[in-house]
Amino acid sequence: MGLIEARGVTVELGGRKVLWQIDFTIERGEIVTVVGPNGSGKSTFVRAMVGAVPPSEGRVTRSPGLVLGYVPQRLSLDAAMPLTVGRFLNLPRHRRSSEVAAMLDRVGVGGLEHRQMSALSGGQFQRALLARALLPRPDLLILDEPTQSLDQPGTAAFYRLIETVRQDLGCAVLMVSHDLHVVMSASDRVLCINGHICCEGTPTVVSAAPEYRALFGTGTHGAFALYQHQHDHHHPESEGSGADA
Ligand SMILES: Nc1ncnc2c1ncn2[C@@H]1O[C@H](COP(=O)(O)OP(=O)(O)OP(=O)(O)O)[C@@H](O)[C@H]1O
Repeated sequence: MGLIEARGVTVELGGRKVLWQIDFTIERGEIVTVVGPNGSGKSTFVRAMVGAVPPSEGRVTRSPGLVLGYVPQRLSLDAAMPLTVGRFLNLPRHRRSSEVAAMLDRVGVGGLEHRQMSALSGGQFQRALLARALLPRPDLLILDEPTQSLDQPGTAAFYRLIETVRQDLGCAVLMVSHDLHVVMSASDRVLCINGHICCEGTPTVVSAAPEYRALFGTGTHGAFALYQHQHDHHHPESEGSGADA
């Protein structure tokens, strides 16, 4: 079976149906991205899949012993509270310093163990969160809009890193994102949600789907094609073409 399988899931919050008739499976090693307008139920979907909110109808099955890693949207730390990156990665469980150092290296912030969390740049901070989520060697890494504080090149670099991590560690990735153009190309499968699953498939299929275009329009200026992961440099928007044309 998949890591998570949902059949006919409906979720009600505050007496209102927020999600209905959700069928979903994520397999080992897959990168699945959830897109959708504000308030469309993306976070609720992820919370239902990991068991943080119960369905009012239907059923979610998780494979036994599933290990999850979670990267939050943001984490506010009191700047007055001293907390080094090394200590942060040792919460809630002590880790060997060699293990911490290797994980920081892997996510591109090697050698920052002694730096204060409050002194990190936005991109470094997100990588520290990612390193912490990866330490338990999750089967499934969950990211809820992980690049909100990053600029566009920083966002593209972060998603490329996610692909590398997936290759190296073999974990599946389920993420919520608003960064449509950037993230779609880093995904194996995209789920477009607006209370229910409007459409799903490969990024190319979804970006061409009428349901997706009705929600997001067609005015992506070809940016969708610009961030294919094999690109190692930033293109000006005007070069865009391909899937969005
Ligand atoms: N605890 C709650 N009680 C009642 N309604 C809730 C609760 N949590 C969320 N909702 C509502 O459920 C709907 C879906 O919320 P959700 O946070 O899942 O959307 P989202 O797509 O992640 O939104 P955004 O893109 O703005 O983060 C919204 O209308 C929200 O107001």
